[in-house]
Amino acid sequence: MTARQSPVVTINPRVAEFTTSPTTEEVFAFYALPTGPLPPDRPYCWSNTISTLDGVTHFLETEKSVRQIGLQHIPRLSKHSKIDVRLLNGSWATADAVLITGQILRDEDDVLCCVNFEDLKKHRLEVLHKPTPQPLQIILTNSCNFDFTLRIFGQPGLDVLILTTREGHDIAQNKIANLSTPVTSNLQVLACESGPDGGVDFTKALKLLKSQFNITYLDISTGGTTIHNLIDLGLLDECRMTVANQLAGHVNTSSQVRPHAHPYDVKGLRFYAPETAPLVAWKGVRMAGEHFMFYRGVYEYRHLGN
Ligand SMILES: NC(=O)c1ccc[n+]([C@@H]2O[C@H](COP(=O)([O-])OP(=O)(O)OC[C@H]3O[C@@H](n4cnc5c(N)ncnc54)[C@H](O)[C@@H]3O)[C@@H](O)[C@H]2O)c1
Ligand SMILES: Nc1nc(=O)c(N)c(NC[C@H](O)[C@H](O)[C@H](O)COP(=O)(O)O)[nH]1
Repeated sequence: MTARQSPVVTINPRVAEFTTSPTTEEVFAFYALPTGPLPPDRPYCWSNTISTLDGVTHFLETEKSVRQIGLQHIPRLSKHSKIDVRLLNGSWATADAVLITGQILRDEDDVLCCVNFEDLKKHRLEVLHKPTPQPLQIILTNSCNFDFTLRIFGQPGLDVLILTTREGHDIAQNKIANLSTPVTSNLQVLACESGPDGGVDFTKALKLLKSQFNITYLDISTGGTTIHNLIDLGLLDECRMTVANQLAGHVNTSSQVRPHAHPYDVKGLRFYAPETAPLVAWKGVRMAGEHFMFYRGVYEYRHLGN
């Protein structure tokens, strides 16, 4: 029996530095879509994370966004934090959908995963031939415990999908029916089967996203919990990681544990043996100034028994 061929990621050049804002060509050279056969029954999935050098993904202080992780509050580094934002938009421009979570809506109240650069949007529509100017915004949630007046729900023309369990679907419908300010984004709620932990069954949900919503490329802009759940199931193809060189520490000023790109204290996550630990092969690296590194790698799974 021959092994199934995998998608191939080739970045040209493999190693480089951005000394000025990356051109359209430089952005899409770094985020070139894979060639070769894609997974037949689910989207091709990459994670998209910015973290401190010590892996923290949100300070959880007063600011309800991750802009301080991206060093956006430090004027002398603004040139390089703008490169981070441009690359982030470039990654979203190549995606059919972007997945975030209910937890993100609770911790980043103005989150919106939309492409805000005209050249990147043009490339999305005219070169990649995507049917919509913006990727579908998918919110993964159990409880639907967030405010339906948040920015993401007030964007006329933007497609938003709540991906939830049957129970979550009923909660969402009930909340939507009782809103005093109606949602103006194009909102749908999809009820999926639950997995053993009671949450959305990822394998089935990804199949639905491909078959019913035509999602070929999915950007997973979630926190580490969801990313590692997907790794455990072997469903994540790529790791896209921006490291902004600062050290945050494990907890915030109220001793609350900060979210981490690689959480080790989340119930249900797997531990690996040296023989089966997933590997990541870096396919491309970029630097911007002395504080930003951008990595793109592919997962090599060894725990799936194939
Ligand atoms: N820096 C970054 O790049 C970045 C990216 C994303 C999130 N964040 C931050 O990270 C934090 C969130 O990270 P995290 O690791 O706690 O979690 P996460 O983003 O993976 O979200 C966990 C939540 O997702 C939902 N969820 C997960 N699996 C589910 C399933 N199977 N079915 C239904 N719902 C499910 C639930 O609401 C759960 O509470 C937030 O503070 C956010 O602002 C940072
Ligand atoms: N800076 C940054 N680099 C990343 O690699 C990444 N994944 C995020 N993710 C955070 C979050 O998704 C975005 O910061 C907001 O969605 C942007 O929203 P604004 O354009 O600022 O309104 N942020």
